[in-house]
Amino acid sequence: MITLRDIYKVFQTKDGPVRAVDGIDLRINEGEIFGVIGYSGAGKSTLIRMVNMLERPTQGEVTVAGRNLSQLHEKELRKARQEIGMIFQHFNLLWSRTVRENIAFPLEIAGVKKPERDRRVDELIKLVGLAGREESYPSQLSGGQKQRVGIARALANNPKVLLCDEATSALDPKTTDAILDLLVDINEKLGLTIILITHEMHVIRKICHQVAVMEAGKVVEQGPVREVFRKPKEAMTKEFVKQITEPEETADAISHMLAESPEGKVVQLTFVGEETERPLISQLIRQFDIDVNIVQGKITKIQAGSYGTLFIALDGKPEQIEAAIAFIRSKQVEVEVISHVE
Ligand SMILES: Nc1ncnc2c1ncn2[C@@H]1O[C@H](COP(=O)(O)OP(=O)(O)OP(=O)(O)O)[C@@H](O)[C@H]1O
Repeated sequence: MITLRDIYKVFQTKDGPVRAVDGIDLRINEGEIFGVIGYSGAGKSTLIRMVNMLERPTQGEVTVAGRNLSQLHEKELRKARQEIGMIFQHFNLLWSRTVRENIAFPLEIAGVKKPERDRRVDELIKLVGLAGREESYPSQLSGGQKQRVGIARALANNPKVLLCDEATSALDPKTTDAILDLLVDINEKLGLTIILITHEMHVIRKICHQVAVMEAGKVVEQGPVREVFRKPKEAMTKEFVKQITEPEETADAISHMLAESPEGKVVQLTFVGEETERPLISQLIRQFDIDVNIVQGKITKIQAGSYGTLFIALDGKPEQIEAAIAFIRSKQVEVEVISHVE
């Protein structure tokens, strides 16, 4: 559906060239929710803005629905962009227009006649859950409602792709969840392909099928969310996964355990899907002559099922501990022995 091939973007600044995107290849399948995560300055905005050519790549090709956008002239590009909707962190609404008029705006530009425009706007208002607020102005809406207007406006011309540029970063956690639910809903109802950029792993966890991790203009790791959560390879990815698995108190509790029992071991177990439902710990205690202390545990929902992490401290004879760890590994659970806390 979308391919980015060998994409570079170099900005010339008075301090010299800035390589915002430094050689990226990505393939995004139709109907997928594809997340790009990275810290500020990683190049995420620049990357997503190249998908609709708001930013032209210095080098490389962008293909959307079989059309190579890098070769199009302004006029053809304007037409191609109707297939790609976009929403923004700060909504970018027209403040002097009502909700209805904001949503109708892209339809006016596309030359859609008034009766058809009205019908379409009614449909969109229903889809995003804004019934009753049609005549309000953006200043009279909450952040979540403003983003609903942004989403309705982005969908007005029936795009195949929706780009979300930090679309929930200005919202509180509850409103963020409601907007993410809406994105999943339209992804499923309309078969829309969604690319989103974010610095919050929670957003990736909740709705994405695939994730790419960006650092200094490059994609350092990518794959299905489930796999990346199960086995993050790069340090940057591990840091992001930690955002949702490990509250700060865990580090203290682990340090304490390590200090208390130098012979024992603290291990982090990672479960995905059905594995989260098996009674692993009770089997462990029954089969091995060890003590098991639970330090911290959490099960969360991801797009593709459940994902759980559990920190446990094992105490006993070294050979019993080793055997217990081998037993856990044989159950398809990821095991990491923690020897120090960062
Ligand atoms: N128009 C521009 N001119 C010069 N440099 C730019 C321009 N746009 C972005 N950059 C630089 O490119 C790099 C990547 O920026 P970008 O905004 O894509 O990152 P980001 O991951 O989206 O971060 P943020 O979330 O803070 O926007 C940064 O070093 C930034 O300063």
